[in-house]
Amino acid sequence: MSLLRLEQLSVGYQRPILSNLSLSLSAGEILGLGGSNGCGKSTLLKAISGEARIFSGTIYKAPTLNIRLQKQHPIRLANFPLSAREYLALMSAQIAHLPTRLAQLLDRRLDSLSGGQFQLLSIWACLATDSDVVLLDEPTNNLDRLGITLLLEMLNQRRPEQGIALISHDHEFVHAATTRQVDLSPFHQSDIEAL
Ligand SMILES: Nc1ncnc2c1ncn2[C@@H]1O[C@H](COP(=O)(O)OP(=O)(O)OP(=O)(O)O)[C@@H](O)[C@H]1O
Repeated sequence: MSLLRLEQLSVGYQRPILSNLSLSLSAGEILGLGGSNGCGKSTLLKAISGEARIFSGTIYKAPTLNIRLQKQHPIRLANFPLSAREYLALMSAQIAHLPTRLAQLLDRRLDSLSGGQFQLLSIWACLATDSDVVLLDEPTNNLDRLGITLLLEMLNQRRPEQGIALISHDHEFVHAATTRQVDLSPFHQSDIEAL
């Protein structure tokens, strides 16, 4: 079942960054979005989640579709007395099957976690919800090998109705994590800006 269908989509900011892109995301799949630096991978995720501009084309999705976006650099409030447990509750994420490595952190303050610990926790906060679509921008940021193994386990625990699209420059991870890959470089609007 297709959760999202993009048809002839052109997206960007003041001007289009990606043009004439058509693709779909189905339940159960993990789609890897690749392409050169600056070609518009993050912009596409932002457009799907409503943060970048759609110039033309259509995003077909159910009106009730629940989309979660994990940004490339998720914001974490410093000096704010919020525990990991409270953060997951605020994000409506369940803690029933939380991996042990994360369960140990539940009563720690969010601002005392390492970058990798916070990265895994915030990805869990996207996945372990009633979200239909999860968009992950560079989910391996800050993760060591053990962290990447845990991330792969978390992705494999996804609900069968969920569809995931992710961006990563870690080819080994992309190969292990995704069920399909799409190169966005050919849809970049200007060859001058892509590196
Ligand atoms: N908020 C913004 N306003 C205007 N232009 C932006 C904005 N954010 C990004 N851009 C530009 O859009 C282009 C695509 O950026 P984007 O972050 O989508 O690329 P990317 O493919 O994800 O790159 P990378 O692989 O380096 O993370 C770049 O030229 C970038 O400078």
